[in-house]
Amino acid sequence: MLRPIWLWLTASLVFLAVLVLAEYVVRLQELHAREAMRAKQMASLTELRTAIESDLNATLYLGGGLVSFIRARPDASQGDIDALMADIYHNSHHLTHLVTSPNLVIRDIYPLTPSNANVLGLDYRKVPAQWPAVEAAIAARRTVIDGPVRLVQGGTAIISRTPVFLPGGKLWGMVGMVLDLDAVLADSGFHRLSSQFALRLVNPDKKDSLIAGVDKLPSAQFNLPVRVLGDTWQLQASPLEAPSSSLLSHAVALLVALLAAIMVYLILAEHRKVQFLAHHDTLTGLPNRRHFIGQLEQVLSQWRQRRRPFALFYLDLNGFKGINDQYGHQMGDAVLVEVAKRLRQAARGHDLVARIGGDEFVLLLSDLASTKDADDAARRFCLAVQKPMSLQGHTLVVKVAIGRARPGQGRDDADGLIRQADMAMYRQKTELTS
Ligand SMILES: Nc1nc2c(ncn2[C@@H]2O[C@H](COP(=O)(O)OP(=O)(O)OP(=O)(O)O)[C@@H](O)[C@H]2O)c(=O)[nH]1
Repeated sequence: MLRPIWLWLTASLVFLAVLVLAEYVVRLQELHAREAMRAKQMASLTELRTAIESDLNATLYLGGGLVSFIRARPDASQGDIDALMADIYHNSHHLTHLVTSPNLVIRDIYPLTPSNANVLGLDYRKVPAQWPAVEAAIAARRTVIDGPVRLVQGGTAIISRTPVFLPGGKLWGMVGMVLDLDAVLADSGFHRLSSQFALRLVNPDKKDSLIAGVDKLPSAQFNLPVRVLGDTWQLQASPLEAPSSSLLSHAVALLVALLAAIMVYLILAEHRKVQFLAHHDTLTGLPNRRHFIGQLEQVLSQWRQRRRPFALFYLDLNGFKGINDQYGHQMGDAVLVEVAKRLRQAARGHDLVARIGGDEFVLLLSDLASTKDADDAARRFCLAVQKPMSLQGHTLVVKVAIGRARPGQGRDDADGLIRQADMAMYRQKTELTS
C-alpha cells in the first residue's frame, strides 16, 4: 500500500513539473509579446526614417536642378537664376532660403528678407565660421551637408553647400540651400515618437555630433541609417517603457501547478483509502482475512525454501454472543475494539494480528527462534485479552480459546493452516466447556 510519504513526494514532483512547464509557457508568451512589440517599434522607427529621408532628399534634389542649370548656362542672367530659385523655393516644403555665390561671393538670396539682405556680397573666404565647410565641399567636389545651425530668424537648420564646376572643370562658385530642420522633424513625426522613445539623430562622420533629439543615449536598442544625399546619419532610439513581465501570468502558473498537485494528492489519497478498506477491518482497523492470507503466503514460501520457523494462532472469544445479547451490539463492538488493541499491544514489531470473522482473530509470528517462543506468545496474547476490561460503565472479563497450526503436519497452504489452527482452537474450546 502507498505510504503517506509517497503521496507527498508524488504531489510535490507533480507541482514542480507542472510549475516548470507552466513557467516555460508563460516565458514563451512573454518572448512572443516582446518580439511583436519590437517589430512594431521597428516599423514606427522605419517609417520615421523614411519620412526624414524623403523630405530632406526631395528638397535637396531640387537644388540639383539649379546646379545643372548654372553648369549648362554659366552666362545666364541674374534674373533667370532668380526665377529658377523662386520656382524651387515655392515647390519645396521646408526650404528656408537658397543662396547662389559665383566666385564664392554671395550674389543672390531667395527669398530676400530684410534679415538676410545684409549678407549679400559676403565673401566666404573672409568668414572663418563658414569657410572650412565651403572649402571641404570644393575639395570633395560634391554637396556637403552642414549643421544643424541656429538660424537668426529662429529654429535650427541644416545647410547644403554644392560647388558648381563648369564643363571645363573651372569652379563657378557655390549653391547653398538652408532647410528648416525643426519643420522637417515635426512633419516626419520625430517629436510624436519622442513620447515613446528616447530618440536622437547623429552624424557618425562627425564623431556622432548631435543633429536632433536627446543629448545622451547610453545603449541604443535601435540604430537605423538615414541617408541624406551622400551622407549617412544615424537614427538612434531606445523605448522609454521597458517590457514588463506579467505578474498575473506567473500567479496563474503557480495556481495551475498547485491545483495539479492537490488533484494528484487527492486521487492518490483516495486510492490509498480504497486499498486500505480492501485490506482492513473497518471496526478495529486490523488487517482483514484477505491481507492476512497474502502475508501468510509470503511467510509460507520462505518456510518452504529455508524452513524458517513461524507460528499461526487462531483466537476466538468465548461467550461473545452473550455480551451482545446482554449489553447490546455497541458494547460488543467496544469489546472487539478493545481486544484488537490489546492483541496489537501484546504483539512484537513484525507479528501480524488480523480479524477474520465476528469474534475471531488470527496471529502470525514469522520470526521465531524456538517452539517455546510460540508458547510464550500464545500465553501472552491470552493473558492480555483476559484481563478485566472497563467499558461503558461495566467491567467485563472476556475469556478466549486459542489454537495453533504447525506447518508440515497437514495441508501446508494458507487456507489449510488457518483451518488447522481453527480446529485446534475448537478442540481447546470444547475441552474448556466440558
Ligand atoms: N457486536 C458485534 N457482534 C458481532 C460482530 N460480528 C459478529 N458478531 C456477533 O458475534 C457473535 C459470534 O457468535 P459465536 O461465535 O457463537 O459467539 P460466542 O458466543 O463467542 O460463541 P462461542 O465461540 O462458542 O463461545 C454472533 O452473535 C455475531 O452476531 C460485530 O462486528 N460486532
